[in-house]
Amino acid sequence: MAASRIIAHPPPYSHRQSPPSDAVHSLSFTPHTKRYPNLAIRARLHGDKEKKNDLNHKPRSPGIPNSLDDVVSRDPLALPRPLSSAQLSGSDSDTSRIRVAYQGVSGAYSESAAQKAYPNCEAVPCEQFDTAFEAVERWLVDRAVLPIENSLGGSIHRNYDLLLRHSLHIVGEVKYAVHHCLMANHDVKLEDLKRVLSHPQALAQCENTLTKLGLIREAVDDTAGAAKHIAFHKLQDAGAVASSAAAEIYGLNILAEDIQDDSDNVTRFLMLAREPIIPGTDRPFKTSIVFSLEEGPGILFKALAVFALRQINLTKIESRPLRNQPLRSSDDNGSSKYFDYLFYVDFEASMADQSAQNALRHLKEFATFLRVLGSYPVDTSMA
Ligand SMILES: O=C(O)C(=O)C[C@]1(C(=O)O)C=C[C@@H](O)C=C1
Repeated sequence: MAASRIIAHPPPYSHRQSPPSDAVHSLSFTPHTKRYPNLAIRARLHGDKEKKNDLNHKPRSPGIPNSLDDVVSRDPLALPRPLSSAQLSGSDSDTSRIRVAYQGVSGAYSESAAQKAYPNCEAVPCEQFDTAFEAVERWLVDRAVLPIENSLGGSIHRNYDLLLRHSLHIVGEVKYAVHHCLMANHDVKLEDLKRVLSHPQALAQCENTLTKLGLIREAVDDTAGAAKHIAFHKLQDAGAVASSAAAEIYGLNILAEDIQDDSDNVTRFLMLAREPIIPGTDRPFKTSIVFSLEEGPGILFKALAVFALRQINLTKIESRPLRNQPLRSSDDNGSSKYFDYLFYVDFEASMADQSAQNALRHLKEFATFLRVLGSYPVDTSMA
């Protein structure tokens, strides 16, 4: 029988709740207009009085100014800069507002999703998805809100891989309706455009419109970053696919609205934390797991049957290559090759339900690896 390895939820409120003494648990944004004349606000890790002044200023959210005048003559650099891996150090002690990491720059859909998930939070921009994971793990922020799938573009594979590589827990989900705009600098017309910049997911979601317009697609890290780039470099032949909020922040003109292939374009984001939440039964819950299986006929069928037998509905299944086990030969003469896979499954039950516990106990009997990524309330806001 296959060896079974289970990584269960650590108990809620474990010793890990207190930050280690050398840990950093916040990140803030401080005006530095004197030292950096071009950078009115600059992301920086610190623990001093400047922070208080900054908070008293009460911006709408970091990077989103109170008024357009605050955008320092629409200088796109006058906004918080995303946290990079190299900046993951420093110290600060203010925990008055929940800090939520997202990938991208101000005006990204992920920032809006973070605000929807945690109203009044301090949304903290991060350059990459990995940085957001690391920022939570290293107590720089309290949570991360990251996209996992889109109704038109499909899964965001990178985040599936990172969920396994990191030890964070899924504590919630939030669905966000994405309305894409095509935008450019003010003197640029639709017929002047030769290329369009955006996040690959956003470009994929607008495939039909962009094909009709005959525009060359250029992939960048996030939608708002594309808008910022176009504004900063005053590009005359390029547009960006981004949110109307990004157009406003970076002073761009909207040439076309709602350009996604389907008006119902929803991205599902995961809310991630260092500790799991206690699963409940008082409202609809969902559980996300990842497992791997031995090779063999009908083995995936058998794995999925543990849920079907107990009337547990699956809402998502995703397979990803098991990277540390490269391509190998399936038989002695090496005539055929196969890959090992990880299976990510979301099912509609709480880990507090006996049937969910039984299903996982059953799966554990033959899975070579099983980890519960989180058991969390279903976002029914867009059901
Ligand atoms: O680029 C952004 O604005 C993001 O928030 C990222 C992202 C994604 O990764 O899917 C989020 C929502 C949209 O589906 C398009 C892009």
